[in-house]
Amino acid sequence: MTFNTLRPFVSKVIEPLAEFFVRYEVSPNTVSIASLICAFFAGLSFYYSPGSREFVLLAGFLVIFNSIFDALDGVIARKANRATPRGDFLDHVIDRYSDVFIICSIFFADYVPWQVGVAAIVGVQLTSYLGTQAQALNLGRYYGGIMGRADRLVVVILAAFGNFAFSSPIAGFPILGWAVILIAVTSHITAIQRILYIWKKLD
Ligand SMILES: O=P(O)(O)OC[C@H](O)CO
Repeated sequence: MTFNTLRPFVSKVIEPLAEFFVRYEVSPNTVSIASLICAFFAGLSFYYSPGSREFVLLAGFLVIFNSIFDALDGVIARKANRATPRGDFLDHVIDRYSDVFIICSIFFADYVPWQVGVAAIVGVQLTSYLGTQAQALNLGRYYGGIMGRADRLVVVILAAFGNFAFSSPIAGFPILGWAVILIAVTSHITAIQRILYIWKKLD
């Protein structure tokens, strides 16, 4: 169910945007930092959203911008011939902090018990760690599994808009709480899928 299959469609939107940034000589690192700023403010918006419903909508849009900038930085770097190991490293570090801002703010805001939130953020970080661990073992960067970063961003965006439209709990939790529960379960499944992939490849 990975949203990576949507990449060809996404690149149709990203390519012209990237051309625009390249034309104005915006550096890929600036775009990476813009994605981090969006994630930080998305986190703040989620955190304050229980007191003011509009914040959840704002958070949803900020996560969309985080995703767009995250998709753009690599494309800009390639198009402008500015791809560097440092830029790639910065991109991954920023993605990890962005995940922390977005996921932690939702459970800090009590959409779901903190224990579930901790399970989710651990699963998310483990998933990404195993992707880079595959690379460290010379197997290439691995993005497989049912809940990679693109998937969880789509889940969070849909849940933010769903929660804005319908904020009452459903079977004990608001929609955003259910999103974190879903991510908690599926990110650990993804981590196991990646462990098995690496294990088999090392045979
Ligand atoms: O390994 P994932 O699926 O968490 O994705 C990682 C990002 O796309 C790159 O930092």
